[in-house]
Amino acid sequence: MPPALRVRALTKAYRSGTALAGVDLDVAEGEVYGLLGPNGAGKTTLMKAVAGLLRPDSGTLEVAGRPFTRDSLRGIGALIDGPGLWPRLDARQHLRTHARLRGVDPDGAVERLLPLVGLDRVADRRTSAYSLGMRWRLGIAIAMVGSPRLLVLDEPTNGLDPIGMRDMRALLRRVAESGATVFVSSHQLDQIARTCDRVGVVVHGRTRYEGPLPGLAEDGDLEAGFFSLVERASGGVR
Ligand SMILES: Nc1ncnc2c1ncn2[C@@H]1O[C@H](COP(=O)(O)OP(=O)(O)OP(=O)(O)O)[C@@H](O)[C@H]1O
Repeated sequence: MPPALRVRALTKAYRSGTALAGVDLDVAEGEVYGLLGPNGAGKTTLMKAVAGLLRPDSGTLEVAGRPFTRDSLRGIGALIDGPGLWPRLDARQHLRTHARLRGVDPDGAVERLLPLVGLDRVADRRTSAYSLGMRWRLGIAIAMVGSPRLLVLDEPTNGLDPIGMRDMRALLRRVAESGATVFVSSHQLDQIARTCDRVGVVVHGRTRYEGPLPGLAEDGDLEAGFFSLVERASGGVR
């Protein structure tokens, strides 16, 4: 089976400098894949490219074995830069609106997604009254309206308290169990460690490690392994 996402030699430069300097990675079908890297490593840039929000300068993207085109986006759901919500609308109204925009049955989307993200009991509450964790979960439900095969999530545990993080981890596992592939970025190593099947570590726009998370450890210490990888890739300069 081809990988859900294959990235080869992807590059992107902004006026300010190089964000991606030749990223390679393979996200297997059905897994939760964690994208790790220090601030400025290029994680968001890579996720934006996969979500069709920016065009890379060179390199290739393949989705489920096919070269990336606008059509690939039908199979991709993304949540980048946090959930964009209407404060006066409730969760149900959000899902119905997004379903209509995507040409999906609104009732079916509400029925399928509210329980998945654990918002069924607060579905009629305006989102202005939601906690950050609830907002993120609604954002994920919106990203899943079109039943994507690949869900791309940029830092979905940012700002969450421990309970919010636990709920998010459980949600990502449920999404994977429902048959989708999850490509999630974080700089919180412990969150990734508890959630992901495999990881990719990007530093200065290049992949420095890809594989099961334990392989990153140094003498059994994940954090030490991660730090020394980042230091080696940065030539001691950060
Ligand atoms: N729109 C932009 N215009 C100019 N430079 C940008 C833009 N977006 C990102 N960059 C630069 O590209 C590099 C990679 O940024 P990116 O946001 O992709 O990294 P990141 O790994 O997601 O970082 P963080 O963990 O801090 O969110 C950084 O040096 C950043 O300053």
